Amino acid sequence: MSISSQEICILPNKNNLALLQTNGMPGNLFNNCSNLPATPTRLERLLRERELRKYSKCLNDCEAELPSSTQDCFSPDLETSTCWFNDEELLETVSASRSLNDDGERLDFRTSKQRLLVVANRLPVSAVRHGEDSWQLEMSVGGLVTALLGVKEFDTRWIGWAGVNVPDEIGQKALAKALDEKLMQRCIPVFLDEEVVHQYYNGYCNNILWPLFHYIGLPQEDRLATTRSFQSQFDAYKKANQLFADVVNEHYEEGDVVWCHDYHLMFLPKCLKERNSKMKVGWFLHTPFPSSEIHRMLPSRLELLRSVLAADLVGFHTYDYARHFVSACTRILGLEGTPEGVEDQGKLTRIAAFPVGIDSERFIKALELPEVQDHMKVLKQRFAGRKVMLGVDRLDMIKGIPQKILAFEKFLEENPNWRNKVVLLQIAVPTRTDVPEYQKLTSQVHEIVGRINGRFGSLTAVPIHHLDRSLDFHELCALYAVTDVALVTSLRDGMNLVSYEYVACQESKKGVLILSEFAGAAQSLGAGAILVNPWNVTEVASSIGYALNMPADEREKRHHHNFKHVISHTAQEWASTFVSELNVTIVEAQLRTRQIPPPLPIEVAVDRYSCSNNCLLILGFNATLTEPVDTLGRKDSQINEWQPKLRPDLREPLRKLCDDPKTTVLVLSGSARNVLDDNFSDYNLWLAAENGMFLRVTTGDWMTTMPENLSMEWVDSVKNVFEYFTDRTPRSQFEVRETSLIWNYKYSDVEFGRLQARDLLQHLWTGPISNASLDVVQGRRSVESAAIDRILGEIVHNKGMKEPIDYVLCIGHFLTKDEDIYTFFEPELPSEVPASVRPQVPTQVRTSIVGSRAALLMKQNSTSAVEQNKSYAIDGDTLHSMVTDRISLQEGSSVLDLQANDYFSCSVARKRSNSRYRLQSSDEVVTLLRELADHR
Ligand SMILES: O=P(O)(O)OC[C@H]1O[C@H](O[C@H]2O[C@H](CO)[C@@H](O)[C@H](O)[C@H]2O)[C@H](O)[C@@H](O)[C@@H]1O
Ligand SMILES: O=c1ccn([C@@H]2O[C@H](COP(=O)(O)OP(=O)(O)O)[C@@H](O)[C@H]2O)c(=O)[nH]1
Repeated sequence: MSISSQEICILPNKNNLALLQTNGMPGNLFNNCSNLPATPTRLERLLRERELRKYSKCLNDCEAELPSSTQDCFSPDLETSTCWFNDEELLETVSASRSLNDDGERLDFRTSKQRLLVVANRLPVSAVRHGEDSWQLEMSVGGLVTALLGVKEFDTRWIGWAGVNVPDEIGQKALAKALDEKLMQRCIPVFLDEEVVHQYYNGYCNNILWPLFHYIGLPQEDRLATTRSFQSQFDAYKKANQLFADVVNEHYEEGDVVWCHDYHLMFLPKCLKERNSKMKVGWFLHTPFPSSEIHRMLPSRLELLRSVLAADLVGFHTYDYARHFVSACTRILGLEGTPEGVEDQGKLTRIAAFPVGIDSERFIKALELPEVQDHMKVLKQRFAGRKVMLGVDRLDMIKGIPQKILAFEKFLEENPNWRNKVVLLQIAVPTRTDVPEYQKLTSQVHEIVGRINGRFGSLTAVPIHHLDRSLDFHELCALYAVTDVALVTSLRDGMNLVSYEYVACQESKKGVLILSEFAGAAQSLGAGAILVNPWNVTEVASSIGYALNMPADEREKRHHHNFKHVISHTAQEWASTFVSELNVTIVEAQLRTRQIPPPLPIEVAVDRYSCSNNCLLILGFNATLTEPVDTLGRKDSQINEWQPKLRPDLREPLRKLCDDPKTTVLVLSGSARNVLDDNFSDYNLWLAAENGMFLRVTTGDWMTTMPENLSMEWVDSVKNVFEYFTDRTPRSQFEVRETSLIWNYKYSDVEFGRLQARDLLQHLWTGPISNASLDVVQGRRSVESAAIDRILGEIVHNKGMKEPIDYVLCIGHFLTKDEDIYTFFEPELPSEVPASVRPQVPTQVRTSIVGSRAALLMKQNSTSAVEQNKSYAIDGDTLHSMVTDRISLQEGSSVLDLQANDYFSCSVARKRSNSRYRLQSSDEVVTLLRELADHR
């Protein structure tokens, strides 16, 4: 069994080499690496991007001061609006200097405004039909629209549903035309028929995903009906996503960035990438992403996660949501979560937090407008002598409107002196009115408001003013500006832009924001707001009292803190950060792609094999000669007692190859001796078990390659520690091998397992193994070149080889750390070999077989105990001569006579590798070995 990433293996340091894992990929040395200049880190790229953005903004600001036609001409009044976005000719100048990446390639972003296709369920306008071919367009309400309307740096097209069923062609054409004319081709409609909308939008999106993502759970009232409708709703969801994808494909131009939004379109990245894998695709979630324990409940949990992972970059409002998503991918899909994102078979999906903001300037400027001033005047008169508290929410159960009103009731109950002196103005915008849950909520809220107004109202005044409608932008700004306290009590909320808007409009009044700790905004505005748990009605009630009585200097300080945040973290900044990061992610993915070795040219490999006289075939075992391991359908919690077995279809070709007198076959594996015995005893070949610790030709006995003086004194104390941790880490396992101890936490809780592993290591380093010459290998190890040196010597000696080896094929699913097996035989090492991939030359093992140079190394190694634990690297020029020098044939000539075109190193089922070539899976290994066998 080879060692997976959830194992810790401790073994003696038999070669006095430090075998700690390297960080990251050294690159595909022989195919690509020598061409790559040193590339900047992701942080360097992003910092540079940020600088350039600041510079561009500065130029824009200068431009804005000029009376220019290029100024932002967005207006929410659709009758007068012409376009939303600045013409940024100036950016072209900037971009000329910035459009080259560090490889000298031209990056296409910002040479002019980058084209951005925003794909969201909803267009920023909803359409209302007035006859066969006449449409009226109204602004859509909601944070997503607000945020995206603030995005101005790109040449943006918005693709979405217009919120209406348009079954006829005349109507569709007329609507497309109206959008086209009014919105300068910026809005492209997706037409969804009524049934799809019902099943996809009302059903799957708003009755399943929305409540689940907000921790409300799945519908429960009628379980049978729910189960029955679930599948049809999910099918409609996929169908709707495909319809969005079709429209994107129709309008996509090479180089465009496609930015998919929200839970409605979780399937979209997959649909887009399937059609065009080069498309730059980002996906952003506007809602919370719940704990993986919640996401696990969703019957379609796997498919949705996988589809989102097809994107290049996945964004969330907060680090918590991003963390939950990564943990869902690790726990539910069994993938590897790294600080960069989620990795699946070498493909990395970047995951990061991008907190949204608002177009703060638009709000601040609006306060000066006469219409807004008029509204403010009216409101001030209307509520003179009373403090006004404000709530602005879509009438959604996640907004905690009943909780808010009940808290206000409690406040009035407990503070009779405030009755008639304070009023709560609640704007409750009707939303998703076709979903029964929302209809129920409306009646519930009306009932509570009625009861409280009845209880505390008088003939002339009521404590709660509840409006079941939306306000226009000017009315809203006026309300934000004149009110004393804003009350946001969301039970869960992706971000909550109302809180940002309130702060933006309060520069003169410095009102207090009471904000739910369950809104994403609490992470950014928490410092200035009064944070509350909306479920704790008593706490909210007392916070209302605190806010109403807050002294002016405290209000000022709190407001100042938040205002600074709101004006500096804008929607523009949010979008450009996301798109920059997406661009950088793509560049990095391209660099990674260059590290993918090309497919093995099987014909050539077979051809050279048939011409050779003394061939060495080195074959890995796991995932090379065995069936591929299916990680996709694997249930994480189920321990699969998987014993590696040689593929039945390999038996015949392997036998033929083993029986060929001109071929030596070596199976090199991390598995224990008994596993290799079980599989290969019947073949005439060489077996190297436990990463080369044990060696045997199947006609002979096992021998050890361990140095004789190897100390195993450490075993008992380490065993003790391993047992202790096994007892305390559910589902971890402990295996004692002959030369190593392995603690496997693959089936334990991912995070707990990692924490325990860290603790365990810390304990070992400071205690039982602090003075021992041991290798601790965490997660990576199967084969090492140190052993191959010795093994090769043994084979040459045992076979009494007379002719040098003139053909080597080395294939395996070796892990990064162990890939120096490929470089060991490499006849053509480039001169600039990165240190991380240089072969590490063993020492003691060579004493019997090496020549003078190795003896020198031996001397170096034995100078001190510290030195003994170091790695020795040799430059590329000397390496090959060393390999050939150090093991000699009986006549004294070199054991290897290997021309570059007779050496085939090949990784199996790995995306990135140092091997010269790659095979996709063990299926291709079967094809290769069959071909080789047939050519002898
Ligand atoms: O389009 P609707 O079904 O009427 O719903 C309106 C929007 O509601 C949600 O908004 C979220 O996005 C905001 C901005 O990122 C965020 O501040 C808020 O917390 C979220 O609830 C929904 O995610 C959007 O898709 C809807 O358009
Ligand atoms: O009458 C209204 C009430 C609200 N909004 C807007 O709706 C958005 C609500 O966004 P938020 O992030 O607070 O919550 P969401 O509704 O997206 O869940 C804000 O931009 C408000 O300005 C509006 O335009 N008119």
